[in-house]
Amino acid sequence: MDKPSILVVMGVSGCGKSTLGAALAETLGIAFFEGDEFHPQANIDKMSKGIPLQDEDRIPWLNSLREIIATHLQQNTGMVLSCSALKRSYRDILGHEPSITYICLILNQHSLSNRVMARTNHFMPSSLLASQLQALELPQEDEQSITLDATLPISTLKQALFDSLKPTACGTSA
Ligand SMILES: Nc1ncnc2c1ncn2[C@@H]1O[C@H](COP(=O)(O)OP(=O)(O)O)[C@@H](O)[C@H]1O
Ligand SMILES: O=C(O)[C@H](O)[C@@H](O)[C@H](O)[C@H](O)COP(=O)(O)O
Repeated sequence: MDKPSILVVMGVSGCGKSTLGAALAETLGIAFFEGDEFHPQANIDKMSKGIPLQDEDRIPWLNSLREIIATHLQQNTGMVLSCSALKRSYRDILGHEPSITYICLILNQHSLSNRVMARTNHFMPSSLLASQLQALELPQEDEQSITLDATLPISTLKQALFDSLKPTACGTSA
C-alpha cells in the first residue's frame, strides 16, 4: 500500500464481513481484527439467547474497537476490521478519518438466513436477522464508503474493492 488504510467491513450478521475481511487482510498483508472477538461476554450471552443488542450494549464494544483503530492511525499502519457497524452513530464512534473506508456488504434476508443457519460453531441465531436489518443504516454520502453485493464471490468482491479504492488509499490489487 502507498498509504496505510483502515478498512472496516460492515453489515448485518452473515453478510460475509469476516470472510471478506480476512481475505482482504491476507492479500494486503495487514492485520485483521474480528469485531465479534471484542464483545463482552454479556453481549455474546444476550445474542446467543436471541436478544438483540441495544445502543448501551454496543457502545463500550465500539469504543474498544475505536481504540484499535486509533492505535493504527497513530502508528500509520493499515488494518482490516470486521464489525457490524450497523448505525451511523456507531460509525461515528469508529471514526471518519480520511484513511478509514467502510465496505458495506448487502444481502437479502433469505440469503442471510441460509448463510447463518448453515454456519456451525457460531453464537448468532438467525432469529436476530430481522432486528439486524431493521437497525442497519446504510452509509451516507458524507461517509467514505463502498457498497458491494455480498452474493458475489470473494475474489470478485476483493477486485471490485481494489478497483474502487483510490490508488493513494490502497495501492495494490488482488
Ligand atoms: N461472498 C460469499 N459468497 C458465498 N458465501 C459466503 C460469502 N461470504 C461469506 N460466505 C459464507 O457465509 C457465511 C457467513 O459469512 P461470515 O463471513 O461469517 O459473515 P459475517 O462475518 O458477516 O457474519 C459463512 O459460512 C461464509 O463462508
Ligand atoms: O452489533 C451487533 O448486533 C453485533 O455485532 C452483530 O451485528 C454481529 O453480527 C454479531 O456479533 C454476530 O456476529 P456475525 O456478524 O459474525 O454474525
